[in-house]
Amino acid sequence: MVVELEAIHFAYGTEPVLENVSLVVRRGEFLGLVGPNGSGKTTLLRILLGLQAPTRGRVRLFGEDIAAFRQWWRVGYVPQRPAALAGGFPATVEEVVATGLAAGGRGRAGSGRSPAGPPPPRSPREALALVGMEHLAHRPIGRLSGGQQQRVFLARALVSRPELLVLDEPLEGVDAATQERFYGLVRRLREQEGLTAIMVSHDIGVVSTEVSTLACLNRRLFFHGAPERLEPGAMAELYGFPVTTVDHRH
Ligand SMILES: Nc1ncnc2c1ncn2[C@@H]1O[C@H](COP(=O)(O)OP(=O)(O)OP(=O)(O)O)[C@@H](O)[C@H]1O
Repeated sequence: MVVELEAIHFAYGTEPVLENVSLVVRRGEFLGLVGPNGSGKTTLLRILLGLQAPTRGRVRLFGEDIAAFRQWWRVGYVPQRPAALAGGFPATVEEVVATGLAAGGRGRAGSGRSPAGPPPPRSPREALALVGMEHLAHRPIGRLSGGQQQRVFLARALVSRPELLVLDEPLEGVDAATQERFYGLVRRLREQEGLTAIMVSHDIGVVSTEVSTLACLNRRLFFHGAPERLEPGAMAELYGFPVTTVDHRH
């Protein structure tokens, strides 16, 4: 089991944000996390990454309690709108991607204790090639478009060869061809490396054709299962208006 969330509750002050959310993600799974604005999606990702502690409940990563987990190289994270942080930043694309290696090093320090150490990392160039951005390696990150910056941050998350990729709306403002390329890359990494991916998205139609599992959140978990098992009425209940999910490929 890659991720295990057990009866997670979370509140900011007295405002409940997550109520009794239990969810498991298995190796090789591609989980799409959907729900209206403010439904707790980012909070749930932050809790499963140990960036925020739940008020109640239990989180395990790769079978280990999150408090004891140290192999952070196994996890790649692309936060929501990372591009907003890049404006005017003088580092080049390649330098930004290389900082993903430093993030992996966080886990590397403790990994000596574990029998299975980290695999050799990808070079920043290799990671950039995966997202089709190697030709811009020397460009200052602040001089890229928003969509291009998103792709650079995806490359940054891929350098440590993560086994779990956690993506918070990685396709916001990204054109259709690049979205197709992104889904192709995730498909390939799942097939070749057994990658597990969790992705927050607002594009329910597209996401339900691509993911293996869908989780619909609005403070509580309304649905969790294969996208084709989702009844159209369930989404209307979640969002308060009719939502169409298009032809399912799986
Ligand atoms: N730092 C914070 N302090 C107080 N309340 C917060 C904070 N961050 C988020 N919230 C509140 O927690 C709730 C859940 O926020 P969260 O960002 O998890 O939602 P989301 O589903 O990711 O939303 P979106 O789709 O808009 O990105 C919202 O009501 C939000 O206003």
